[in-house]
Amino acid sequence: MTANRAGTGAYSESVADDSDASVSRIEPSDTLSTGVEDPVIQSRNLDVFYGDTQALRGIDMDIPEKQVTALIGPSGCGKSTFLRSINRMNDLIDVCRVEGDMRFHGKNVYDDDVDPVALRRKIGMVFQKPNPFPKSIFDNVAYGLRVQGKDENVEEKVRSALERAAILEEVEDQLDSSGLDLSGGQQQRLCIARAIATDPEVILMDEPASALDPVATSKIEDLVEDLAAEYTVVIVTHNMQQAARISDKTAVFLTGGELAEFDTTSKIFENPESQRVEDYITGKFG
Ligand SMILES: Nc1ncnc2c1ncn2[C@@H]1O[C@H](COP(=O)(O)OP(=O)(O)OP(=O)(O)O)[C@@H](O)[C@H]1O
Repeated sequence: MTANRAGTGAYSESVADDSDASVSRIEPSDTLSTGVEDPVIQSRNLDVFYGDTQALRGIDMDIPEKQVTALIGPSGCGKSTFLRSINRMNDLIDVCRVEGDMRFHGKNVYDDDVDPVALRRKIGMVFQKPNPFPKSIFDNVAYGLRVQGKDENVEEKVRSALERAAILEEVEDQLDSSGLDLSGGQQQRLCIARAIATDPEVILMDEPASALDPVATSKIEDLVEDLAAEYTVVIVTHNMQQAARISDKTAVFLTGGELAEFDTTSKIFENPESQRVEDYITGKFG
């Protein structure tokens, strides 16, 4: 099945509608023995190709609800590819092809009846480089609400999102100023506010702090930990200390696009099963 076909229909309507109880739930028997009891996202035998090059090989992973899952590994091992497969951002890359399952609440997001736009409302994304719209701070956050027709009590929703993204206090008096006038760290928290304003269930973050200074990075790290009280967070990071500080589960990908190990973060960093993971964690390669 290809990842780049245009999505049609609802994602599926059943999954996009919070109130619908008909969404197929994950059967306990279909969970992996990784201690994840209530997975929101499950990949099964997931292969991803760019043209003839295979970027991910047979990835099986269960991502737990309302925890932080970190994806780590050397450059080019497929971390971002995996992240983008979760909400079908890879569809935007013509040469990309996905095989296997990526399930959200038990439903394969690559099924024909899944609408990627609706999927991305449930599974939002924050990128490496802060990318606010050239609009006011207020409009950056209100934009998604208006597009989705959620325009009742917009002011309250915008303030609430800014507060949950730990930036309200800093921008309260300048909501009409351009989002582009903020510092890099503030812009990234604004982008996080924009991502959470429309109430996704899952937030994907692709190295959200790698372009920031240490103080701004520390604020983002605190925020990521706080967000996990309400959202399922999956974060790609190059920074192993960051993964160790903020995540509950860690997936270690290794060169060639394999998932070498997936476990609680303490187990991965203190007592990994495989020698290759230990070598990577201790800086012997990568
Ligand atoms: N748009 C693309 N077209 C072709 N190949 C790609 C594309 N994006 C990624 N790849 C290839 O897929 C493999 C995995 O890339 P990916 O960006 O997922 O790795 P990564 O672990 O996130 O790397 P990094 O840590 O350097 O960001 C690499 O070999 C990369 O060159």
